[in-house]
Amino acid sequence: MADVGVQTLLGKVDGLLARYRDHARMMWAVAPGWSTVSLLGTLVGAGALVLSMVATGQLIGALYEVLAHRADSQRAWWWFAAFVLAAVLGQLQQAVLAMANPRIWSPYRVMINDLLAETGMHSRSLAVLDGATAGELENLIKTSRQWLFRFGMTGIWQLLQTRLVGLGAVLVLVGWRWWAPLVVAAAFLLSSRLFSTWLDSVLDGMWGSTPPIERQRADYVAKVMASSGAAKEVRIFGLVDWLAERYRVLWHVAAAQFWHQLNRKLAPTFLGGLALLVVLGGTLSLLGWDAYRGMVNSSAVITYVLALLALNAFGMQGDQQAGLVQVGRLLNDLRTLRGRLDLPSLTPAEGEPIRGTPVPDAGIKFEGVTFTYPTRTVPTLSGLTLHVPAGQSIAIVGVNGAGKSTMIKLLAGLYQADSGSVTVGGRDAFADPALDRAVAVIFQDFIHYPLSLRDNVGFGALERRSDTELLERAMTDAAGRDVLASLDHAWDSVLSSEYEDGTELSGGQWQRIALARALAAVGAGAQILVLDEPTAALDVRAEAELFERFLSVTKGVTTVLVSHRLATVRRADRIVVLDGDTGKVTEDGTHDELLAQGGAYATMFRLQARRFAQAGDPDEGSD
Ligand SMILES: Nc1ncnc2c1ncn2[C@@H]1O[C@H](COP(=O)(O)OP(=O)(O)OP(=O)(O)O)[C@@H](O)[C@H]1O
Repeated sequence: MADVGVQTLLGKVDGLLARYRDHARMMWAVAPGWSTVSLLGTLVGAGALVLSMVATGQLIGALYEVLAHRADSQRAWWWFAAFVLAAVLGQLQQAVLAMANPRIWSPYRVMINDLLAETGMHSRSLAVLDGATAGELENLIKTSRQWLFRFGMTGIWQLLQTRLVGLGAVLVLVGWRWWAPLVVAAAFLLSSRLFSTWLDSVLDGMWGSTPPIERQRADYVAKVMASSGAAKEVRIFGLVDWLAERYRVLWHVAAAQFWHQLNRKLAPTFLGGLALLVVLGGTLSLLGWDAYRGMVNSSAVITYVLALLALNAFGMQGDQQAGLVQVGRLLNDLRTLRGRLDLPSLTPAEGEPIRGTPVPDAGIKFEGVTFTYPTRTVPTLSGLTLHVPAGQSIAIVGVNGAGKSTMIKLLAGLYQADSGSVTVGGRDAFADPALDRAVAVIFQDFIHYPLSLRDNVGFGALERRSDTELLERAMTDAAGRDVLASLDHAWDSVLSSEYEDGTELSGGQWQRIALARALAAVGAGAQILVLDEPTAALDVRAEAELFERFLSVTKGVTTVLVSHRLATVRRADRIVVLDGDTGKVTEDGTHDELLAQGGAYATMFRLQARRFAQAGDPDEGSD
């Protein structure tokens, strides 16, 4: 039994120390020099404070002796010099820490950011981000941006100094009664421990890995209320009051749970505080009694009182402690998450980035592919087989949810098929990193980066972002020259109205930029171009023209187009129809062949053509 108790205690101590260990390792990894300077400064600072404690008592005692004409002033001068020295050293140490702190927390934050990015992106499969992991990661990112975390990164020095001063105070008090500092320190420690346990549950409740669902929903509602993206709908549908009320309700439910939990755990903290008061009061009374009986002189009484109060160093340390707890929690959660994902605990994984190499034949083969999203039970694709020879342009059509985008994600190596194979030029599309950058895809929900036009287009060819000629060609081929011409700062224009001097673009203009991004990738060597409905915001004629142009500028490139606009896809060399239930190819041929077959494609095409004809667009109505 005793063994089990000792084991549990050791386990707890180890857990507690692990927090500091991780944190210390991290500091030394990112800023070894400044961490050493801070440590030395902290040791000097702690020594200075202990010296100042002793010097204060001795100086007052010596002055008292001088005034009572019982001694000359020499001793008082010595203690005065010691007091001044301690004050100067203390100031110096503050200056050193002020200089070192930003030089530690700044690279520390960068390192945390690297680790978080790697945790989310290390896997070739996006499946990692489909389940609960995405939420955990988002939580960690949020925590790492908080003030408390930033404060905790360097708060350790202040805390260490305080604790060292406490140790100094223990040594000073041993000269009076050896057990007294131990009892008082233990009382402070106990109350501190109870406080940090309570604090842990506060932080867990507020920012833990699984905050109450109402809290998550309240956060989401708050975000919708304040985001410029949602402002249009919120305004038009008059959602403001409803959202505000929803937030109030959700927040109250979440807060009620939270406070209930906190109040329950608050009692031990109060009891700990009470015990501390009794112990400290008793010890001070004993010191008074000893002084009254003449067992300690006046200098010693003052020094001991200061030392007893300095034992507070073992007690709760408010923000510093909270900050450190927060840092420890984040590192611990990050370590656990990375462990689960088979990543090295708190150091970025080694490994050279693998550069994609061109494939001799960029033909695509889906061979009996079955795929189920990790969060679903029913397969989205089951038994899909499709061969696309290099250089062919193919269009994929099918009802909503048939699995067109899923197919593209498999082709781009973002997910791994459950069975069957997806290959590009005979290489595994998921497993072969040499294929990276061989496939350029623009999805329907492509990103509007709130960055410069150069970045927005250049992200298609990262290493050649400064190659203006390449980017201009891509812009021209994407019919985006007028967008470029309309921007005040040309390639340096920031494409977001949320920035001063930034510009917001229309949906159609954004789509041209996304297309230019894909074309920049092709210009830089991508051999397969996939457009997953990125042109839906263009009018039918513009989309058809653009696709036509695409086919001519991407000659020799294997091109895959996903679109619901059949007037556009008819220009492709070949069209395949995916079945809505299984994601299998049900029709395959040229536009004319499929029309002649009279199947689902022919029906859809005639339906759309009739609608266009009714709308007075004879061009689109003709087949
Ligand atoms: N990340 C995901 N996790 C779980 N299910 C998903 C995910 N992405 C898509 N699905 C589901 O997979 C099915 C196929 O989706 P997919 O986006 O591939 O269809 P699509 O043919 O491109 O549809 P649309 O024409 O509407 O764009 C849908 O039922 C969709 O809900």
